[in-house]
Formats: sequence, C-alpha cells, structure tokens
Amino acid sequence: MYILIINSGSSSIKYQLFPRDSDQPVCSGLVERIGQDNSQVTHEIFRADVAQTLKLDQRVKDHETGMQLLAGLLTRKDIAVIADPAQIGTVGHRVVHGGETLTEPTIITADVKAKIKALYPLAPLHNPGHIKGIEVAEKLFPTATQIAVFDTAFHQTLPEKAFRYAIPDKFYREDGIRVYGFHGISHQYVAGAAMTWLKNPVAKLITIHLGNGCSMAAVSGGRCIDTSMGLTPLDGLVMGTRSGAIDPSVLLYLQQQKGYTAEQLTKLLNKQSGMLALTGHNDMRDISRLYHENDPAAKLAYELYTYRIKKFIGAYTAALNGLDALVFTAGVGENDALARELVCRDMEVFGIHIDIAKNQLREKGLRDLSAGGSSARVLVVPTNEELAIARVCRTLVAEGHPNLESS
Ligand SMILES: Nc1ncnc2c1ncn2[C@@H]1O[C@H](COP(=O)(O)OP(=O)(O)O)[C@@H](O)[C@H]1O
Ligand SMILES: CC(=O)OP(=O)(O)O
Ligand SMILES: [Mg+2]
Repeated sequence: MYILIINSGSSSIKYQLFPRDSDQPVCSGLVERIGQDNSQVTHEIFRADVAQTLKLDQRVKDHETGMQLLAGLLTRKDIAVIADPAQIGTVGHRVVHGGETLTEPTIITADVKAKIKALYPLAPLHNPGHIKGIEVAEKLFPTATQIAVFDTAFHQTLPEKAFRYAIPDKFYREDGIRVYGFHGISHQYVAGAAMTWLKNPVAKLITIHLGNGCSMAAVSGGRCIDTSMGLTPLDGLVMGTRSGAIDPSVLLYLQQQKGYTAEQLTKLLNKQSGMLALTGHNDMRDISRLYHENDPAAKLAYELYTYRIKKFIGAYTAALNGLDALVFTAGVGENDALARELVCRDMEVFGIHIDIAKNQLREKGLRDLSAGGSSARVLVVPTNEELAIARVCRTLVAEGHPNLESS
C-alpha cells in the first residue's frame, strides 16, 4: 500500500508517493506556476528500472486540473508507479489554515471540510485550493483515507504575548482573532533537521521559509515561540504577491479616501502586492536576473525584501535571547544565493558571518554557509513538507485508528 501526499501551495502543487513503511518516495512531482501561461509539470520516478524525470510544458489553469494531471501520471502505462489507484490507502493533505479548532492531524470528514471552508476568508489563496485537492482526491482515490495536516499546528505553542493583538478582548474570544502562524509543517521539519545536525536539542533557531509565501519562526528547543505571519498568511515578510506587514491605516485611507471596497483591498494585498508590485514579477528567478542587469526596481525590491527579514532576525534574536543558527529554506531560501547574502550582510552584531563562496555553491542537502568566526551557524536546510506529512500519516496508522488499519 502507498501514501500519497498533496501539498497545494498558492502557486503550485507538490506531491510525493511513499510506500507505506518507507521515507523513500517512489515518485515525486511539482506542478508550478499554476494559472500562468508558463506553467510546468515535473514528474520524477525513482523506480530501480525506470528512473526518469518527465517535464511537461502545458498550461495548468487551476489546482483541480493540476490534481487530475498528477493522478494520471501515477498510473500512465509507460511510466506507471502503481497499477491501480486502489493501491493508495492514504492521501495526506497539507492544509494551511486550521484555525483554533483543527490543531491536530485529522481524518477528513464532511465536518472537517466544512471547518476548512469556513476558514476561506482567513486563507483566501490556500484553503479553497486544498478543498479542491481533497474533493478531487476523494473522487480519484475513493477507497483511500484522506488525512489533513495543518500549517497552523506547530505555532500552537506561541505564548499569549506573541499570539494576541492589542485590540479589545472580545475579538479574540468571539471571533478567534489572533496570530495563528503558517508554514508550520516546514518550520518544524527544518528546525528538527537543524537541531539533529547541530546535536543540540535546546538550540535557539530562526527558521526562514522563503517560497512564494514567506515567513519566519523563532524556535527554542523545538518549540515555536514567535512567527511572522498572523491571523492570515498576509502579515510579516514581503512575498511574491503579498505585501506583508503594512500600517493598517493604509487600508483605512484607501477605503475612506479612494473608495476601495473590502474585496478590492483583499485582492490588492494578496495578489497585486509584494515583489510583483515592486518589479512586475513574482518569481525570484526573474527578479534576480533583473537585479544582475542593474534594474533599479529589482534592486529596490531585493533591498526591501531582505531588509524586512533582517529586522525579524533582530527581533527574534531578542525573543530567543541568543541565536545558534539561521535556517534558510523553501524555493528562494534554498536556491537564491543573492537573497541569503543580502540578509546576512552587516549582521556581525548578531554573530552572523556568511561565507560568500560557500553561499554560491549549488549543493543538495543540508549545507553550512557560515564563515569562520560566525558564532551563529548559517544553514540551508531543504524543506520536505510531504515527508513530514507522510510521517504524521504513518503515525496515525501505527496508532491504529480504525479507519486506517487497511491502509
Ligand atoms: N533557482 C531559484 N532561484 C531563485 N528563486 C527560486 C529558484 N527556484 C525557485 N525559486 C523561487 O521559489 C519560489 C517558489 O517557492 P516554493 O517554496 O516552491 O513556493 P510555494 O510552495 O509557495 O509555491 C518561486 O516563486 C521562485 O521565486
Ligand atoms: C502559507 C503560505 O503562504 O503557503 P505557500 O508559501 O505554500 O503559499
Ligand atoms: Mg510552499
């Protein structure tokens, strides 16, 4: 039997298929730039007799089309990794927002789906895609148990001073308005890997997840004590299409003086801001090319993006009262040497020294980019949200949930 993991990001679907008792996937893939003209599907097969990478350049208009495509690839005759969809006993889904009620990995029922839907306003770029992913998976793999694992769960350890807003109490009590934090599956996974590598179970870490969405977490001894996203995945860092932190008065001004509606503001801050607003592009590969061509907009955008990260490093070093390692991860964090260099530049006061040459190397796996004399390690730890979810699914199976015994 197999476990299929689906990770729908705002702009991509990542997937991996694991044998039930192994951390080694039999295939993995990425449907990227969903909704854009240059979307692409990359499907990698790790079978001993068929080890190959397939790239399909075709427009993938939405998450549903992406899901159907990937399901077709698993059983496509010439490259099949399974003969029959019924061999998939469990489908694990990353779900970005679980609110205050969905805080543990859970079997997906009609009630769980209703709760995920009720959170659409708080994760408009993500939860709708997850529901589509879940519903398509239910149709394609009707015999499998569907499990949801939440991005918000790792941040449940935040102390109240970090998760409350300074607004009247009733908004928290009645509406659950508080900091939830996101990318928790990734922050927890890379923090765990860094602690193992450092051989330090009480390490003070700042994990920096830079994908299309970007967030940071202050992690002490494996527990998250602060994080940069808030009620929704809009707060904090500058992102691909999201503004990150902004004075709330900007919204009031646009509403009162310019007549913007709530709907227009939601779209403006989630889809038309961030690096896209600053440069006309939201993919860091395009923006870094422009930076190296001395494009002034790209220069400013990189400065704004990395300056915000530097400020959070200062804040989180204070919150942690020390720093053992910075951990870069996700699409930009793992691949963009320029962003890492600009973040770590002039940070000696925090004991951060990056080795510029090591930073340029394109190696796989966990990497230490620290220069001699750096008291804080500068690490790149590739995230693997799918593996983290697969392990959670396996634990649920091992705990013998009645619905899961046959999967
Ligand atoms: N080689 C690279 N150099 C710079 N940026 C990269 C590279 N590869 C990927 N990225 C960036 O990573 C982003 C996607 O990161 P990812 O973690 O996959 O995001 P998400 O899960 O939010 O879809 C892309 O938008 C792109 O900007
Ligand atoms: C929470 C979030 O922003 O996720 P992603 O980076 O996958 O879009
Ligand atoms: Mg992601």
